[in-house]
Amino acid sequence: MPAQERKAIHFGAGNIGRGFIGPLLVDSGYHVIFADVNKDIIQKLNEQDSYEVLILDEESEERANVSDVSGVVSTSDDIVRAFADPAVDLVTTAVGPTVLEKIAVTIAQGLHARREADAGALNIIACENMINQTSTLREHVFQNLTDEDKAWVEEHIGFANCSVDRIVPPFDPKDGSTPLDVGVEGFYEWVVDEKALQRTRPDVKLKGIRLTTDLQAYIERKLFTLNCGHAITAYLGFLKGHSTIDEAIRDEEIRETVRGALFNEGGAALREKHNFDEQEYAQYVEKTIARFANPRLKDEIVRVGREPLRKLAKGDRLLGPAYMAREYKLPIDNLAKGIAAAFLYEVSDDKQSVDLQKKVQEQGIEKAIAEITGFSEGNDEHSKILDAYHDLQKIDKKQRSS
Ligand SMILES: NC(=O)c1ccc[n+]([C@@H]2O[C@H](COP(=O)([O-])OP(=O)(O)OC[C@H]3O[C@@H](n4cnc5c(N)ncnc54)[C@H](O)[C@@H]3O)[C@@H](O)[C@H]2O)c1
Ligand SMILES: O=P(O)(O)OC[C@@H](O)[C@@H](O)[C@H](O)[C@H](O)CO
Repeated sequence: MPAQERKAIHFGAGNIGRGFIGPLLVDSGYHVIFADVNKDIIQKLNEQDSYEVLILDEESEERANVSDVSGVVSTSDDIVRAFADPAVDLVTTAVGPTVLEKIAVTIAQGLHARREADAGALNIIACENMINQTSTLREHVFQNLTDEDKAWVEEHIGFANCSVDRIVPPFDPKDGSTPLDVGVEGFYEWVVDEKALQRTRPDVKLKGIRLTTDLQAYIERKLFTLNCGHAITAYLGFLKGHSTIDEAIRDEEIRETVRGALFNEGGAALREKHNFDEQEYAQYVEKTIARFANPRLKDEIVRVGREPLRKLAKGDRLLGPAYMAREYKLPIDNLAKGIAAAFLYEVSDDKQSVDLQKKVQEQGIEKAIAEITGFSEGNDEHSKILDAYHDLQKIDKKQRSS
């Protein structure tokens, strides 16, 4: 490794880490240190010189070799030492929103070590599917810092929110592949809040990154369109017995529900709020649906539907657009169907699905909808979701008995 090389620490050597953020950082001249709890992945990252990223677009045989990476176990002292290295000037994460609280403890220890070593400023960007994910991480980090560390971190560390978009499904290694190889779609978009970076290192110029002063528009467009449509496809697809997203989106009924939710409901609200051009937004929706239909991704419904309680949180991909649509007095019928389908998502090895089903059983569906969505029993939005739930229950029963 050249002595002057810039280094980045990336938490989470999973799909998006190895398939998106890691390769972009390497392309931009960074040596990437992956930090993960999974010791096998870390061992392989240190044993192998490189791994491959395969572009899974129709008619694409493209593949990229990713080298100049290494790994540390995120629970070992190595990660704290890495933070104290002045060559490290960027920390990114892709571990899942629910894990941010855990890695915040390690990041706080790392920042303390960095302050003691006088190793200078750095930026932190959490690349999780969530609005204000890096601000959330910052709050958790601050809960683990002393007052002196807090003052130093305020001055030296930039915490920038972002929007991150590339579909990276779990990869099924074929002959000749290694467990580190990963398959991704060609499309990607990474948009970062420029204002939050300026305080520390203005030189975050990465290939493939877009800096913006209007992140809210990008993140809401992405989460309330792509992730909203993805979730509805997964939950309705699950009920109709599909196992992959491309299969589910080819089902006309599901596709039209998704298109209606995205274009006429949440999307119409987004256009009102952010002044998006109607034609450009329509193209964005169609491109999104075409991305779901990519048969080479074979993205599993259980990956996209994972953690339904997180996806049903207020401000997330389902209720976020529903509330926004109501604010602009727009319909929510298709969104209500997607939300209702989430309440029927029953996957035994998904803890949040099990907890959700338990809540529905214990409280009854009426109360569960009211508590989770915040729409009171008897009001219009609540009734729409409840009616859709009862309609979908019939499909579900039919599908199960067939
Ligand atoms: N896969 C996608 O299409 C995609 C696209 C955009 C954004 N995202 C977001 O990226 C994040 C990661 O998603 P993914 O699909 O890569 O998941 P993944 O499960 O493939 O990867 C997560 C990685 O985090 C590691 N991890 C878990 N707990 C950890 C801890 N305490 N410390 C360090 N590492 C830990 C896991 O071992 C795993 O390697 C999520 O927030 C997701 O919403 C995913
Ligand atoms: O990662 P989640 O669980 O928040 O959402 C599942 C998918 O919708 C998501 O991972 C998409 O593939 C991704 O957001 C595409 O950019």
